[in-house]
Amino acid sequence: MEKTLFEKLWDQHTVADLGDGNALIYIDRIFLHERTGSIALKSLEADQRSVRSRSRVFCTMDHIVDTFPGRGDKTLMPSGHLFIKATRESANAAGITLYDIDDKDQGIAHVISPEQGIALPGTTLVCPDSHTCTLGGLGALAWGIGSSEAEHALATNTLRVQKPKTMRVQFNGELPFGCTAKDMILHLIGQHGAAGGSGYAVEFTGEAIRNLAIEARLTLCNMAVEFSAFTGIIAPDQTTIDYVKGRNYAPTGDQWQQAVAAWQQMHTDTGAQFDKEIVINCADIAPTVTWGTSPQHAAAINSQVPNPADMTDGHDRESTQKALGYQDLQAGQTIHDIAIDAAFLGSCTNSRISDLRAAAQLVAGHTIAPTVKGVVVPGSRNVKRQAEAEGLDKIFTDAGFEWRDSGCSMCFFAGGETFGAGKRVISSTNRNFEGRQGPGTRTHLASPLTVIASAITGRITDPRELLEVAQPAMQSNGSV
Ligand SMILES: CC(C)[C@H](C(=O)O)[C@@H](O)C(=O)O
Ligand code: SF4
Repeated sequence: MEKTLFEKLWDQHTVADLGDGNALIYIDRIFLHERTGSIALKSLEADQRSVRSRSRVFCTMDHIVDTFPGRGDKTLMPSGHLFIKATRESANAAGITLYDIDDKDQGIAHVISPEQGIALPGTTLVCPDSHTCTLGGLGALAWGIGSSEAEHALATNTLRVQKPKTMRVQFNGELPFGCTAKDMILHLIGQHGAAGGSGYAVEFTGEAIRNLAIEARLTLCNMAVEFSAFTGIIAPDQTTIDYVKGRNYAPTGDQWQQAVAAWQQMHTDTGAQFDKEIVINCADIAPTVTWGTSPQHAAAINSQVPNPADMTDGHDRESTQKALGYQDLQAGQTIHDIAIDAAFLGSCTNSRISDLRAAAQLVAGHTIAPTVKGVVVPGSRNVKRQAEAEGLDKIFTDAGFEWRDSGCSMCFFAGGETFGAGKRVISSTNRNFEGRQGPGTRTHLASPLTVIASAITGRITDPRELLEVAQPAMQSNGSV
C-alpha cells in the first residue's frame, strides 16, 4: 500500500501498537536544554532511574544563559543560575554530551542539532521544547515533548504517542523576489490560522520547497508548531544529503552508503493519501509581517491592519481589538511604515549562517536608524565563528547593531533579556504573544531581510525597496 513519508517513519519506529491510535515509538535521539531538560534529568535521578543510551542524549545551555559577551554563568533571570548549575551537574552525572556555556559548539538546541549531525533524515528526535519540529527540515521525525515525557524517553528510548493525521502543504511555483522561507510559513499561518495544523503531521512539498536550501527548510519547519501541527517534515533529497555529509555525528564509510540508500526511499509514494491537503500558490506570497499577538495575525507588508468593526465573528472582533490595544495600533493602519524601536536578528528560526549572510549583505554600507536598538545573536558558537571569519560581525557593528554570544536571547523572556516595556520590535523570531519578548514588549515577526530593511529606516519596511535599489545582484534564491 502507498504510504506517506510520515507513515513510513512512523511504521519504522513503531515498537508496539497500543490500540486507540496510540503506539510505542522508538526514539533515536534526545535533546535537552537547561530550562526543561534539567527538570527531566533531576526527576530521573530522584526516581533512581538512569539514562538508557547515553551516547544518544545531548544537552545544551541556551534559554537562560546571557548572550552578552564574556557572560560566564551570569544571567538576568533571578533564579537562572540554579537551572544552569542543576543542568551541568545532572548532565555530567548522567554521562550525556553537554554543550556547556563555554563549549566551542554551544548554541540553541535546534541550531546545533542539525549543525552537529545529531538530527539526521529518517531518525526520531524529541526534545522538551516545542520547536523541535525544526528538524523536520532535514527529513527527521522530530517533535516537542513535556519534561515528564522526556524522563520516560531518557529511561527507555521509547514514548507512547497518539498517531497524528497527515496533511500535505504544497507550495507551487517559484518564490517571488525578496521573499524567504519565513514569508512562506507566515503566509501559510496567516491564511489558514494558528490552529490550522492541529492534530496533523504536515509534509511540505512542491517546487518552492525543493528549491530551498536546508537552513531555509529548517526555518519553515520551525514554525510548524505555530500552525499547531504535531510536526512539519520535508522529504530528504540531494540537498539534504550534501548538507549532512561530514557532520560530527553523521554516519561514515559503509554506514554512510547504507544511510544514503535508505534516505533515498524516504518520500511519499505516488498515490498515497493525506487526510488533508492545502495548496499555496507562491506567486501570492509577499514579504509578510505580523501586526498582532498571534502568528496568524500575519499579512503582506503592504496591507492594512484589520478593522475589528468589519468582523462578523464576535470572538475574532474581540481578539483583534485586544491585539490592537496591546500592540498600540490603529484599525486600518498600513503595516508598512509603522515606526519601530528595536530590531532583533536571532532565534532558532533565523540565526543560522545563511540568515546572517543575507542580512549582512543587505545592511552593508548602511547604518541603522538612530531611534532603533539593533541586536544580532548568532544561533550557535559555530555560526558566530563562521560569521566572524567572514567579517559579518564587523558589518553589523559598523551599521550600529550589537553583536552577541549565542543563545535564545530576546526571542523569549526566559533569560530576562528584553528591549523593554512598550518597545516595538521587528523580530526574526517565531512567537509574538503578549509579553513574549518581555512584559509590554510589542513584537512584529518577519524575515531577516525585513528586519534589516526596517532597522535601517526605523519603520517596518519592505526589503524589496532596498534589494532593488542597492543589491540588484542579490536575487532571492530561497537560501534564507
Ligand atoms: C522553554 C521552552 C520549553 C519553550 C518551548 O517549548 O518552545 C521555548 O523554547 C519557547 O520557544 O517558547
Ligand atoms: S530561540 Fe526562541 S523559539 Fe527557539 S528554542 Fe529558544 S526560546 Fe524557543
